[in-house]
Amino acid sequence: MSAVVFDLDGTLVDSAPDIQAAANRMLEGEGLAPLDLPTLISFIGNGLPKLVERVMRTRGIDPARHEELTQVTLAHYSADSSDLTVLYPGVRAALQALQAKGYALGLCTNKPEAPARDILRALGIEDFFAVVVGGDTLPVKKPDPAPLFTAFEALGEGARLYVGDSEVDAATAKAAGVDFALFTEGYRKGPVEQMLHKARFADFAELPEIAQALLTAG
Ligand SMILES: O=C(O)COP(=O)(O)O
Ligand SMILES: [Mg+2]
Repeated sequence: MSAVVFDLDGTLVDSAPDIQAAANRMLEGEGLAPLDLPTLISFIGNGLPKLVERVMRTRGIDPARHEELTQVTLAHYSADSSDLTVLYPGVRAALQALQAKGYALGLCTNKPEAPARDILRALGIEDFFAVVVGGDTLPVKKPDPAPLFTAFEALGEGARLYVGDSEVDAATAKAAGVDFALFTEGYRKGPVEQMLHKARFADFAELPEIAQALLTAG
């Protein structure tokens, strides 16, 4: 069975406003000024602990408090992970079309697994995914290829495609030796030309055909 694995933040869901809210609640607790959305988005991609580290550096907080403030931010985020989070247009229809083509679907995100599952459930797409690998599921995160391997291994033998939005995702696919399709409307940091990808799309309506072409190309 061929398999398609998806990234979450900036790929299936626009989740940055809830991540921003959690980070800003943490900052508010420290008596510090909030961060704007573009700044916060520039911190997404390497998991929540790294995001908190970047927030702390920006606001001059003692790095020795990283562990504590990561837990504080995660608690705020876990309490409210999907209030402001939405699916990108066409995501549900694309997942349905891929499933109808007989592809197994999985998720591989650097977001911690529990809030990732909460978001899938809240947005009603949990049942599409036979496997969910989060940023804390294994001891390593993307761009280490191990989380992506774990997701594909759970989906069985067959052609493989990873779909994501970021430089981290492109690097992970390269390290895993898996074809990569780039969603161009997420949280990437640089121009698409500087990211290794087999195909790219701005509209999820395009994805089923792109996936079929790549998965059957061998
Ligand atoms: O949590 C992050 O930093 C990024 O999450 P993603 O891997 O789903 O894009
Ligand atoms: Mg992403």
